[in-house]
Amino acid sequence: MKKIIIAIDGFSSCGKSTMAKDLAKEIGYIYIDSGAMYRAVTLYCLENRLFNADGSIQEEALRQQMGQIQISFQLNPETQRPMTFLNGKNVEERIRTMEVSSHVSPVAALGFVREALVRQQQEMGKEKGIVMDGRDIGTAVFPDAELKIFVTASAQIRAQRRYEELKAKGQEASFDEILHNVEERDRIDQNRTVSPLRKADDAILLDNSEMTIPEQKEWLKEQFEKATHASH
Ligand SMILES: Nc1ncnc2c1ncn2[C@@H]1O[C@H](COP(=O)(O)OP(=O)(O)OP(=O)(O)O)[C@@H](O)[C@H]1O
Ligand SMILES: Nc1ccn([C@@H]2O[C@H](COP(=O)(O)O)[C@@H](O)[C@H]2O)c(=O)n1
Repeated sequence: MKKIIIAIDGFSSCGKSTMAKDLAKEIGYIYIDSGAMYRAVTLYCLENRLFNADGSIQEEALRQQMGQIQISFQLNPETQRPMTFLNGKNVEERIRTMEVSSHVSPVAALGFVREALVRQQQEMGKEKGIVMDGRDIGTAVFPDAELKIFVTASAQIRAQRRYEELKAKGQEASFDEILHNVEERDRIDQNRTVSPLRKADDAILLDNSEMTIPEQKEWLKEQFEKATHASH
């Protein structure tokens, strides 16, 4: 069967990567978490002191160093989940911290950062057979994707899900801090000049506030089957 491109966009922490990963595994597609790439660049900035004391970014220094930032993915052989590597180091855990979450959206608003990462994402999808999740996949990275989904859920529900995830991992977390971070990232992502977060006109909207993980997985599989039938 001819392979397609599946673009899953939406608000932060709404379950995009959970559903994208599950579907990719089931249908034998590559899964790419584009947010992990923006997080890896942010971690690089934190580790290389490219944030000023007031939280602003040393843009010129980052622009010059972009060529030195190599991001790649490898499957964890035990979990079969993708792990993110930054310049050869496994940073999967570190890019998920609140410190990275609270610095990532301003980094992702920089045009030269987006240009570099979008180029790599398009290269990853050139053979199709890919599920990619993010904020601009259906609008900017793959505007011709055969299947586009836009996911949302209430901010309270999204923060609660993230809070429970961090608690289960044994990480210190405050519900209010997570809620603030989710809302703040949505605000910056929707209002930036370059590729702001928005639903593509031809994307299917999914509000999964009242859905379980198995229900949304089933729903996405149905959309995939419809899209693959339609493209033959
Ligand atoms: N329908 C659901 N019901 C309950 N919990 C869910 C549901 N979907 C996902 N989750 C949980 O919500 C949390 C956030 O999910 P996930 O990481 O997939 O979101 P995301 O949209 O990819 O987030 P981000 O934008 O930060 O990358 C995870 O702990 C996940 O297990
Ligand atoms: N295509 C994308 C993906 C992500 N971002 C930015 O990165 C942040 C982290 O992404 P998560 O999916 O891990 O939450 C996100 O808040 C965006 O600022 C992006 O701009 N474009």
